[in-house]
Parts: sequence; C-alpha cells; structure tokens
Amino acid sequence: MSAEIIDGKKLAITFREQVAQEVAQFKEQSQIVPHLTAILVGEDPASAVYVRNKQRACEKAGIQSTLKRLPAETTQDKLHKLVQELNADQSVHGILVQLPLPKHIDEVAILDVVNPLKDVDAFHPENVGLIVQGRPRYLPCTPYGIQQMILSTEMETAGKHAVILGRSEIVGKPMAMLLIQRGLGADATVTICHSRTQNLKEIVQSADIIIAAIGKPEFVTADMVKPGAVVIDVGINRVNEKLVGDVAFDSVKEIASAITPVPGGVGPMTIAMLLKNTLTAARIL
Ligand SMILES: Nc1nc(=O)c2c([nH]1)NC[C@@H]1CN(c3ccc(C(=O)N[C@@H](CCC(=O)O)C(=O)O)cc3)C=[N+]21
Ligand SMILES: [Mg+2]
Repeated sequence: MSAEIIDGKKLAITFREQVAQEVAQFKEQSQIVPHLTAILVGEDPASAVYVRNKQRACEKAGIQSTLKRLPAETTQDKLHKLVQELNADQSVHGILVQLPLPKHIDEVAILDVVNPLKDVDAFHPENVGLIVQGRPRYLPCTPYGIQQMILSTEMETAGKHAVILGRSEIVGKPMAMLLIQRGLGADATVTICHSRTQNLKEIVQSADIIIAAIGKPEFVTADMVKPGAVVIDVGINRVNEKLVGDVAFDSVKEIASAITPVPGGVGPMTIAMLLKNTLTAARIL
C-alpha cells in the first residue's frame, strides 16, 4: 500500500483563497489594508527565496507587503532601531524578521523587540507564553500549517503518539504545544526527540504521527516507521542542488498512511498560515 501524498501546495492555495476572501471583506468594512513587513538581513539565497514566496503570496491575497533589505554587516543597533520604527508605524500590522540572522547579531534580543501584537511568527515570549497556556494570539506558522495538514488526512489524533524530531523554538517546541492542546487535531501524546535522545529509533517506531524537523537529509528511514503512520517532513536540505527532506520519501511512502513531500509540503503551508496571521494582526491592531 502506498501512502496518501499530502499536497501542501494545493492545500495552501485553498487556505490562501479563503484568506483572500476574508481580506477583501475586512478591507471593505474597515478601509484598512493588512500590511506585512519582512526584514531580510544579508544575502542567504534560501532566505531570499522564502521571502520572495511570502511576498508573492501576500500580494495574491490582497495583503500589502514590504521588504526591508539590509546588508549582512548591519549592526545590532541599526536592526533594533528598524524594528522599533516598524513597531511605531501605524500602517504596518505584521513584522517578520527572517531567520537566520548573521552570526554577529543577537537574534533573541531582536525578536524580543518586536511588538507582540505585530509578531505574526509568534516568536515573542509573550506569544509563546500564551500558546503554552492554551490561549494563543497567533499560532506559529509552521506548526499551525502542519496541524492543518494532519487534519486534512482525517486521521484521529486524540490519544495517538506523536513523535517530534527536533527541539527548535520555531518548529519542535511549539509543535508539541499545539498537539497536546485539547481539541480537534490535537489531544495527542507527544514525545520530543533530539540529538541527545537515547533509543531514538525505538521511540520513532512507536509513533502514529512522525514530525521530522532536524535538518538531516533522509534521516527517517522506512525501518523507523510503523505501518500506517502519518509522516510530516519539515526538512529542506539542499543535496547536490536538489531539495531533500528529513525523510527518505520513496521508501517511507510505502509504509506510511500519509506523507508530505518536499518541496510542495510544509513550506507552502507555512506561508499560508503567515497570511492568516497577518489578517489577524490587522484585525487586532
Ligand atoms: N522569521 C521567520 N519566519 C519563518 O517562518 C521562517 C524563517 N524566519 N526562516 C526560515 C524558515 C523556513 N521557512 C520556509 C518558508 C517557505 C518555504 C517554501 O516556500 N518552500 C517551498 C519551496 C522551497 C524552495 O524552493 O527552496 C516548498 O517547500 O515547496 C520554505 C521554508 C520559513 N521560515
Ligand atoms: Mg546569532
């Protein structure tokens, strides 16, 4: 049996069309145009691609998008001041500081300056705290998109074992928080595995849902996957100029019940959720 391929690109288009409708309605009622400003520091080519994809998606949904491009040598102070300016700018509803920032910048210190009401990534500690307490203001884009993809499979998540590979602040940790909440697409029993985990293979073998976000190409192999598991691949690794996920797709798809491809999986859904959050930001500001 071959797995259902969860088409993130197609699902993302559906969400984006929904957001576009809501944006049009919101504009008519309020005369306000939702506005996302992204900050891109340096010349990382992958970051440039992601930011371009985000901008294009905004424009298609009727959301204004501005890109602030800064050179790699930008100082902490300069970046800090730019964020403060955007905080004060009434026409800006969402602020996204594209990660990673250059090594000489203290990333956390910059993210802490973003007005929590404009923090459409949900990286600010106030927003993280609200998520942990089960009363989110914004849901973090990648975990939110993944939850929607799991919901699209109509697999019951309640009581199931979800194993997350990776403990990052952007994916692993917030993903765990969403999956242990009460409610639809949640109520799971969650394990987070990371570089120091013992018996990792055995733990992953017991998973009903596997979320791979460790940045190691094709780390999850068929022998680690329980038949019928749902497999979500967050990895985007460039290997020999090709994009490869954290899952060995060709072999795992013969064992899983559903699996996300790379590209065309989690990435496009991340962007769709960013648009949703930007509309939310315009509504609450
Ligand atoms: N402040 C901040 N917020 C983020 O949400 C954020 C970030 N920084 N830094 C990097 C990660 C990664 N991320 C992706 C977004 C879109 C695709 C995407 O569009 N992927 C396509 C194309 C991939 C490609 O061609 O390279 C796909 O998977 O089909 C991927 C990855 C957002 N992130
Ligand atoms: Mg740093």
